[in-house]
Amino acid sequence: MKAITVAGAVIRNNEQMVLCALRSGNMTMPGLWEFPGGKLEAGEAPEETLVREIREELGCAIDVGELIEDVVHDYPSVRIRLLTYWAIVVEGKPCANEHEQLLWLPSERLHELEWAPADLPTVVHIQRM
Ligand SMILES: Nc1nc2c([nH]c(=O)n2[C@H]2C[C@H](O)[C@@H](COP(=O)(O)OP(=O)(O)OP(=O)(O)O)O2)c(=O)[nH]1
Repeated sequence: MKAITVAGAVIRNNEQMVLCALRSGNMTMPGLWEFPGGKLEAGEAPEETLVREIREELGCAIDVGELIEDVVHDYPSVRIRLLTYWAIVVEGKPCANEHEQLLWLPSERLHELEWAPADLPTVVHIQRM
């Protein structure tokens, strides 16, 4: 099976709300919520991937903090290793340039959304904090 490594940013604001992003119709897995981010390019550290992808997808600058979860999940045709990291916005305001929708949600309400399956360990981790 094809295997890819993906980084996802759990962006938190001052009110302890987390930025959730809805995958759009021209992405794979449309209609599922995710942490914005994307695939690591060759030679890239996950933190660098996140700064690059968030600038492209959301049009803002972030600082990346600690690793939250390192999860391997098998989808029908691809094995994904998803690394999630805490992040904060340091410049600009997140805009849905590629996503269907963005939503700031209090961390204890994350379970109300339908997440990409690989994200569930991160969602559980955040909700237990
Ligand atoms: N960015 C991101 N991708 C995730 C998460 N959870 C999860 O299963 N994925 C999957 C969806 C995609 O198959 C892959 C990430 O690819 P990507 O976001 O770079 O997407 P892409 O535009 O390059 O590729 P694609 O949508 O055409 O698959 O990881 C998540 O929280 N964030």
